[in-house]
Amino acid sequence: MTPQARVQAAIEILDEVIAAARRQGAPADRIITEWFRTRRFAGSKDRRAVRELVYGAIRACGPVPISGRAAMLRVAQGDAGLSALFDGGRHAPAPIDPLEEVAQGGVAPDWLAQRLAAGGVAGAEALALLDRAPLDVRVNALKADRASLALPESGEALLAPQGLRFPANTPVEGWDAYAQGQIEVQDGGSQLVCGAVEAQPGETVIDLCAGAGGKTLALAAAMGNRGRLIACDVDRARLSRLAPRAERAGALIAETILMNPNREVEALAPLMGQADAVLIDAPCSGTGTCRRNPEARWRLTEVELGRIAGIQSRLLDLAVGLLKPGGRIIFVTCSLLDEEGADQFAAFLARHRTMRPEPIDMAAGEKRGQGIRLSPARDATDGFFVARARLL
Ligand SMILES: C[S@@+](CC[C@H](N)C(=O)[O-])C[C@H]1O[C@@H](n2cnc3c(N)ncnc32)[C@H](O)[C@@H]1O
Repeated sequence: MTPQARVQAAIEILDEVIAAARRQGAPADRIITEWFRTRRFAGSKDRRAVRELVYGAIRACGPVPISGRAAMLRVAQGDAGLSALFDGGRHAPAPIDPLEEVAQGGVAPDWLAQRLAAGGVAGAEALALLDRAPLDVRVNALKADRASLALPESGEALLAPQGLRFPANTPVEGWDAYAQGQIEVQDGGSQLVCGAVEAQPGETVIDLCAGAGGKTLALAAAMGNRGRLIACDVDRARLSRLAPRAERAGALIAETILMNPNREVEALAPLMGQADAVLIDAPCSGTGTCRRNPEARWRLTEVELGRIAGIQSRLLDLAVGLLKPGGRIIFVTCSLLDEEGADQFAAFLARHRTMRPEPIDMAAGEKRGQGIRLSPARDATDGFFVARARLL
């Protein structure tokens, strides 16, 4: 593909990404993969270049752009080399009309940028949400140790005890250590919040929103494969991805429970009053993981945010019933919004006078309300809120 054709391809893909963001359709990653599946003429260099162009444009536009072309023009405004490719040639985008609309820049749609700013995420903190994330792995303590594991490349040791950082796109999933379950891909911040569970061998730990089990596997390692570890979710497809991962990681104690949304209590009934710890890695806006899914900020609406916050408070209330006396709840969101963090947790504590907040000993982050917030700018991790409370 010529450089011009790559820009035109990125514009077409962006049109699809924008349409999908408006109707809660497929994520950008899947749209890009699908686009190339039907265009076999594109080589790996083309794919990489087009991908860079698409993500560059997504990052550059705060609100949802009117079109892929308007989004690409936003990037071209500050890049003479890119604007020169709009030359109207074969497979190239049409020449730029000085009067045509250019998409608005910024960190997020205006309403969301304002909410973030109200929670102290502005300026450099907000811009860091749009950086490219590095690639972090967790050495699986069930099979290896960071200090002695030999890998094809030496990573940077993270604050998380088994964490290593590599440049984005390092092909770790092709490494023997990955195939053997000695390493897992997991953001350093995610590793730190797993540490806040302080899961111990022999305990009963419930991972209430386990998804594909990223945190479940870290908990199994912390528990040394001793005790009960129950991974729950309402999403069958995600939860079904846990079993093969657990097998590779040697996480023998992981059990799964698939729940019906709004009827979680039925599936969890046998576990009521049994748990030493319940991790709620709740569904959230994902504002803390914009580095990885920058178009997620185009999808979020105030109505959707309210709906998700409602699920979070329902899951917090539900988790109290699962605890044995002295048991703990660890509430986590990958969000930097207070309504999904400090304010959500404060409201929970106000509803449940039997739950006592307790400090978390964490190597990074900043106190926010009764919890800790990790941020891409300050901590070089994904953004997270984490808080812990114990049943009296
Ligand atoms: C942030 S993700 C979890 C990520 C996962 N813990 C990990 O570390 O990879 C939130 C999860 O909450 C799940 N979820 C949504 N509604 C839920 C509900 N009512 N009960 C339990 N899980 C729910 C979603 O399916 C999603 O997998």
